[in-house]
Amino acid sequence: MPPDEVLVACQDAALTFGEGPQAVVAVHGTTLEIGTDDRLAVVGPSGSGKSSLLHLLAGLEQPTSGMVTRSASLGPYDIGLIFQGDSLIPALSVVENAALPLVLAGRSEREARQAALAALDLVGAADLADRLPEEISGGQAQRVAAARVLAQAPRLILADEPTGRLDHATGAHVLDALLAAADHIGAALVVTTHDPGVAARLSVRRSMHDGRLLAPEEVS
Ligand SMILES: Nc1ncnc2c1ncn2[C@@H]1O[C@H](COP(=O)(O)OP(=O)(O)OP(=O)(O)O)[C@@H](O)[C@H]1O
Repeated sequence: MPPDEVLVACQDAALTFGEGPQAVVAVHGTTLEIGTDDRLAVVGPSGSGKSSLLHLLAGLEQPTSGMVTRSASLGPYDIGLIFQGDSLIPALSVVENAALPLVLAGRSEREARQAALAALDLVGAADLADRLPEEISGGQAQRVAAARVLAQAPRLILADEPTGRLDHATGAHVLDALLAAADHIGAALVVTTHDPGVAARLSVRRSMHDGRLLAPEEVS
């Protein structure tokens, strides 16, 4: 695999919700490539279109105009999504939560558990493996949500406000864990955030305002 393969490309991709006078342009025509080594922060205020852009990249939404293309080499489990306020299943332990997508994908429970434990270790949450979600903090829950995605060893991680509900120090720890884990498994990482301090930890930062993704140098 070439080191600089483009995993997802947007060509003038736009996303509009609704029609006529009620229409909301969540994303104006956006051209963007995400390569295998990319570490991109999309930073902007609430309602600026960050989640919508992430949904386009993930294929959860189809562009209303323009195109979003994904590399043919990307398999069904190669995109890992961490949603806003990602919630864990209360009745399952931390390790069972982290292993669940692999079990659902047909891996043996033993194999899934091993991968989940390795992923929890990557985000510094291995010691929480046997706790229930109600027995861990919000920051720890975000780490577990990250581990659940990392256990799949995706090639592209799309994280929507992974630090949104956390205080600054906890958010920084979660993000550091995510960056280290992305390095470890060799995944590209796109993070949306409203916090410029969080964005500053990623190598490329692009601002989003009113559905428009600004060029990297336009970050203030
Ligand atoms: N399913 C939907 N139907 C209609 N409008 C929507 C829908 N999803 C988003 N929007 C609108 O699109 C715009 C962009 O929303 P989006 O959620 O992408 O912003 P955001 O930057 O991620 O905000 P936040 O940080 O609050 O999550 C907003 O005006 C929002 O109200």
